[in-house]
Amino acid sequence: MAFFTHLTRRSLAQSAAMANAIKNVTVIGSGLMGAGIAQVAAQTGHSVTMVDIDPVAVGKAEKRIADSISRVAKKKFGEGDEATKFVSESLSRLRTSTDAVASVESADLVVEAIVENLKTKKELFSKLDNAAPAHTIFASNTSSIPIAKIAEATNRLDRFGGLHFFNPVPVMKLLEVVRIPETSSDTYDAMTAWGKAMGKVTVECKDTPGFIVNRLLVPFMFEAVRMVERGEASPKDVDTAMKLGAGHPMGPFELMDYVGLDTGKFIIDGWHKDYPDVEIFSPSPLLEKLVSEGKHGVKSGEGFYKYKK
Ligand SMILES: CCCCCCCC(=O)CC(=O)SCCNC(=O)CCNC(=O)[C@H](O)C(C)(C)COP(=O)(O)OP(=O)(O)OC[C@H]1O[C@@H](n2cnc3c(N)ncnc32)[C@H](O)[C@@H]1OP(=O)(O)O
Ligand SMILES: NC(=O)C1=CN([C@@H]2O[C@H](COP(=O)(O)OP(=O)(O)OC[C@H]3O[C@@H](n4cnc5c(N)ncnc54)[C@H](O)[C@@H]3O)[C@@H](O)[C@H]2O)C=CC1
Repeated sequence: MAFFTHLTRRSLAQSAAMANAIKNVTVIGSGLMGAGIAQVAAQTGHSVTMVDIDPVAVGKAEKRIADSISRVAKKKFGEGDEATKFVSESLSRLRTSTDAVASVESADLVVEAIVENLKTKKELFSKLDNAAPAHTIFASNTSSIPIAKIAEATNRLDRFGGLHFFNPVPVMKLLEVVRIPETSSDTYDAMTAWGKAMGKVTVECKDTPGFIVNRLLVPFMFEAVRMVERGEASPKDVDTAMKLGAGHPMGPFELMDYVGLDTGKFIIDGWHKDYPDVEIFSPSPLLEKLVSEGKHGVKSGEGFYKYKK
């Protein structure tokens, strides 16, 4: 018992030390996910640089963060000085940039949240590997691409892993921490401790397709799409049924619109390429049509449903 207590104390102390070790965080990609990750990191006392190749995306992200952080502050502190202080202090920890390479020079952790494309992610990490300090941990927020395939672009496999957040990041409590065989224990522990410092509940995942949540969620979403394609139900009725009959906060079509149909298509195209015999991953004419028309869901104003811009 004394031995166990000693071990627990030691591992708690180690976790705290590791969480403290990650102070400077660079988030690459300022879309739906990157903005949320950067926001929560700034809210929890980290010094954050949020990067995007597209300056327009950075501007939109700043606006989304300002709106979201106000909601968080109101929920935590109500109206008044404390809420104002929380918002201004959080925002003062957040910088933006369009230069990824320059932004990792003093990073302890880089979290990549750019478009769901293996080649683009590898090109990015290859450049960052030469620019970041030796101690910097690299992590990808990919929904569906094997972490090992992305990590191949670097010479720091022991300091590479997956940190898979959920949308909307300021609200969703889960963080999947993904290790590849080469991820060192120190790296894994530091990623987990950082996740907890971000206020998240962490689960340990192997580098298997879709980790835990998406392995179950993506087939569910695509079965809903097939159901509509077969003419068995309308998107609205499927959504109503899953909300009222299964207690889901959003139906699958609302959730796909929320996540982004372009991202959904990237995921399913990648899995179809890797698993051509799995029928549920074959291309969906309905999704193809919507994406080709620029209907990417809430973020573009229309997907399965229409949204006010
Ligand atoms: C095609 C294949 C694609 C596969 C894709 C895989 C993608 C991935 O890799 C993994 C993913 O992220 S999957 C998506 C996971 N997310 C979900 O399942 C969200 C489901 N929806 C919800 O939980 C609520 O509708 C939700 C929380 C969103 C909104 O809740 P409500 O409907 O009740 O709306 P509100 O009343 O506005 O909000 C409820 C509370 O949350 C606060 N809030 C909402 N959005 C916020 C935001 N962006 N920032 C800060 N706070 C926010 C809001 O203030 C409110 O708080 P209370 O006042 O305490 O209720
Ligand atoms: N949308 C969602 O619900 C979730 C998405 N993810 C994953 O997170 C990642 C990002 O997804 P979203 O934020 O939804 O995408 P998004 O489309 O909203 O944003 C992606 C951003 O990356 C930027 N970008 C593209 N290439 C870049 C590069 N080389 N350097 C810097 N910035 C670059 C784009 O300009 C864009 O602003 C993807 O890997 C996705 O699978 C993970 C969890 C949930």
